Amino acid sequence: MSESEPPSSDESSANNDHEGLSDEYDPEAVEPVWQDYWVEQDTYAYSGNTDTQYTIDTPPPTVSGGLHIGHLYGLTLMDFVARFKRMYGDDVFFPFGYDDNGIASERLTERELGVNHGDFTRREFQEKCRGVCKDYEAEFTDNVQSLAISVDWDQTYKTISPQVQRTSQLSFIDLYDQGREYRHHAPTIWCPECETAISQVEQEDLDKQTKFNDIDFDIVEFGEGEGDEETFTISTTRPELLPACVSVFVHPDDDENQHLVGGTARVPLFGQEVPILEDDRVDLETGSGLVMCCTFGDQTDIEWYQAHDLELRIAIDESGTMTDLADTYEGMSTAEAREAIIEDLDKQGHLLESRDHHHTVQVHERCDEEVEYLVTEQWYIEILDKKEEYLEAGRQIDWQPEKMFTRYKHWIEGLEWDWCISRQRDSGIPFPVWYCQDCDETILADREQLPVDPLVDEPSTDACPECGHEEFVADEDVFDTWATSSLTPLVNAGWDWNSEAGALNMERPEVYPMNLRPQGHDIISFWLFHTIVKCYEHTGEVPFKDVIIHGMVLDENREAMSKSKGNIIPPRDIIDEYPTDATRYWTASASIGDDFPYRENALEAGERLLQKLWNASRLVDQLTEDIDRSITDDEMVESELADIDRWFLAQLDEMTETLTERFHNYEFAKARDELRTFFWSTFCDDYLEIAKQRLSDGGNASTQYTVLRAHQTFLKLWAPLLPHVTEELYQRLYSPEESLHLEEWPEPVGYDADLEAGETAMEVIGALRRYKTESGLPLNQQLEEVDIYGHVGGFADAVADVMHVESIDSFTTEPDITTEISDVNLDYSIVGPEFGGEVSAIDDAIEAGNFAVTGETLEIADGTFELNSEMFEIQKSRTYSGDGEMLETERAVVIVR
Ligand SMILES: Nc1ncnc2c1ncn2[C@@H]1O[C@H](COP(=O)(O)OP(=O)(O)OP(=O)(O)O)[C@@H](O)[C@H]1O
Repeated sequence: MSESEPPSSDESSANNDHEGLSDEYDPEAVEPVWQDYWVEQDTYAYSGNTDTQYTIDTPPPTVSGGLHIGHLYGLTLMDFVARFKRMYGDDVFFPFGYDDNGIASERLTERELGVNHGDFTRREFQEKCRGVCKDYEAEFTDNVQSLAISVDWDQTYKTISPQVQRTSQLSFIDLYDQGREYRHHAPTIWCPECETAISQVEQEDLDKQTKFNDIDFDIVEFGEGEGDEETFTISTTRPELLPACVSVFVHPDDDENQHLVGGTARVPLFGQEVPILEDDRVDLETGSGLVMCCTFGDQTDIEWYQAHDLELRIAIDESGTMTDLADTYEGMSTAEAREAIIEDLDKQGHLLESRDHHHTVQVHERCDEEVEYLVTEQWYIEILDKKEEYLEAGRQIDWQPEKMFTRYKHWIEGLEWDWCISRQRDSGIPFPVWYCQDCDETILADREQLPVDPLVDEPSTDACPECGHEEFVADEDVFDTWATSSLTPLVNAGWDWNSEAGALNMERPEVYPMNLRPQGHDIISFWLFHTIVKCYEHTGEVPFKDVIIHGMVLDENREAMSKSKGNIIPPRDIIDEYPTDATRYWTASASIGDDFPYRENALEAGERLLQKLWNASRLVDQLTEDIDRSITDDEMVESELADIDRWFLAQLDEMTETLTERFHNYEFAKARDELRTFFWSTFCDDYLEIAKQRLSDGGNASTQYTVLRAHQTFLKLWAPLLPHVTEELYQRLYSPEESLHLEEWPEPVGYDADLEAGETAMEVIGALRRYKTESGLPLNQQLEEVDIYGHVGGFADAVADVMHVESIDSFTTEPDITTEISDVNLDYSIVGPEFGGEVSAIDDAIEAGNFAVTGETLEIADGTFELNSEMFEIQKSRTYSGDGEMLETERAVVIVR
């Protein structure tokens, strides 16, 4: 094969019998050949045309397991856009990324190799992660190519690659310089399972069955008033936090307990004395109304700790183990300590009651481990101060569907933490930072130096600029994975530091802002929000114009399929069974934004369509085998076209216009269904039958031209949805010089035709076809005479041709038809209550024909009863008493003799 020629028919398909297309389409043979060809030929290469580029910010799947049909779905939607835009004349930038750093890939490596990251040095574990990710990445590539996703394979990136590490570290330095980042020793959301800080977005709710324990605290001293009680009760689900208890709170409106405020209490088992304070954040509805504050059980504890300047007592360490503060419970897990403490409280008479309790806890979305709040030193990006600006940035985007903006808005409104970006993990991008060993001054790497690993590389200075000290400590943390994946528009645009200019600039500025961000709704708060924050802060611009937010493919339990959860169907399971084009056809069926379960039988509809397209093409092939199939726009002067051909081409114009609009608006489901109906009914069932008849009667230039133009147009209109079968047919029938997917999208030519007359003619043809079938006549049976009462314009001859009618006449009047009332249906839910016992007399009169309709009223039994229009419905029958049989359609009456 030469460099640019498509595969020969022998190579492209097993269907070639050298006499035309075989009976059956064989996708198993056809599809892989084209997939290889498109990749080898760089069919989808972006050429960097700055005037016509259309850029897509493809989601880089996290390397956390194998891809699944949820990805198949999302990727295919993007591909519909890419293929359409490419044919429409845009220079499409369609990259593919692999998000292969961070906790997700680490957990995959641990799972896959049966190891724990803590058992290795950072370097060793990173190597293991790279090895595992490499295999998965190769599988991702294979999957994506097998789905015919028209990615430009020269535009790929890995988030752990040196280049992306450089981008990510540059981003850190730029935000630091802008004053948008800070390092803080403070309570952090912590995952004891992954042993790292996490951010608010990584927490999710989990419903949990637990115990609510009523525990007696001894009163040491009363506060503002005196009482005669010796204890008060605290209700808690977390008694293991008693060693970390630093105060008790009373609500200002809690009159019953006001006398305690200002006093002190003793914590059972552990004995520390804590102040009793007042705060309106106490929830009066829960438990006894008195609440203990521990450092830290939840977010309110953090607020109390900060607002009341409380003591810090750390009872749980980074791995979720009790510290020495927990005394005899030291070394136990939180769950073990909880159980043991409840038992001991009971023994010592401090446990009043322990009852079942259903509540929602916060867990880490990667491992479902309940989070803790630990005081640690972490890096943050400031976001809380700019909530309104990020909302405004979201408003500037065109959201598909629009309702998804609300999710983005709710997320921003609910933000309570700045974005914690440091992770105490191994396989991630290091912070380009050292600290002065003496004064802790932050020393950033030079931009030219990036990417750096401070654990290996030397700092950018010999002496601390603050104190002159010459020894430094490397930052050992790595970035949150979203801190890097949120830069994909800038990675795609080749954003980098230009040393000569001393500024950040873009290698491909035309790519940014990107035209489209497609993604699932599951990561609006993760990927979309963080991308807007980062890119907006770096460039002052919103990073994309449109976003398509699609729904989730669900498993049999109606949960979203997810790589890391493992509840998936791998794409291979489907594409080994069904044609890829059939899966793509299914993909187009869902409304964007809605979740939906995968159903295998939905793929069969796609298979039937492929065969129909094949069959129709086979007929076109046979009908035009002896002619030159290359057609040009000016070849057929419109006036030389027969009415029926012009009518079809005008319909095709309309379809093309509609479909173009649908694709522009990302309305794939409507595009698919409308095109299918038009192709199957109007083209295959109606027009192609007529054409077959006209062409079998001998050469007919008008019809030949129309059949070929229609066929080529259909292949192009179907191309974004069904790339393989359309390419195969295009190559087999037309031997073009390049791929169908590089051809121009069809444009309406502007044919003028009497569309209504054509539609009526098609209805008449349909009615005559049914008449023949129902009467047991062969379709080519000659009919002597047909009268059409309806507007068929110049199409009567075409009807006669195709339905084998010797003599046909058309009239604009109605034939002699008698209309009679055939039935009267009563609405007894109204008639019953209204006429009670007289209903049977009404029924008898109607049965005897003793009724008349006057205007809106039904008069029954010589006017004895009068029913209004809500109470009845009249059915009429139309009979033709003339010569011949009457057939009726929506627009016409046909008499056959
Ligand atoms: N079940 C699903 N249906 C449709 N799209 C999905 C589904 N799961 C993920 N996606 C989409 O795939 C893209 C890549 O996401 P990612 O690889 O992180 O997904 P994931 O399978 O949920 O992975 P993980 O389990 O590691 O979170 C995103 O646009 C995401 O919305």
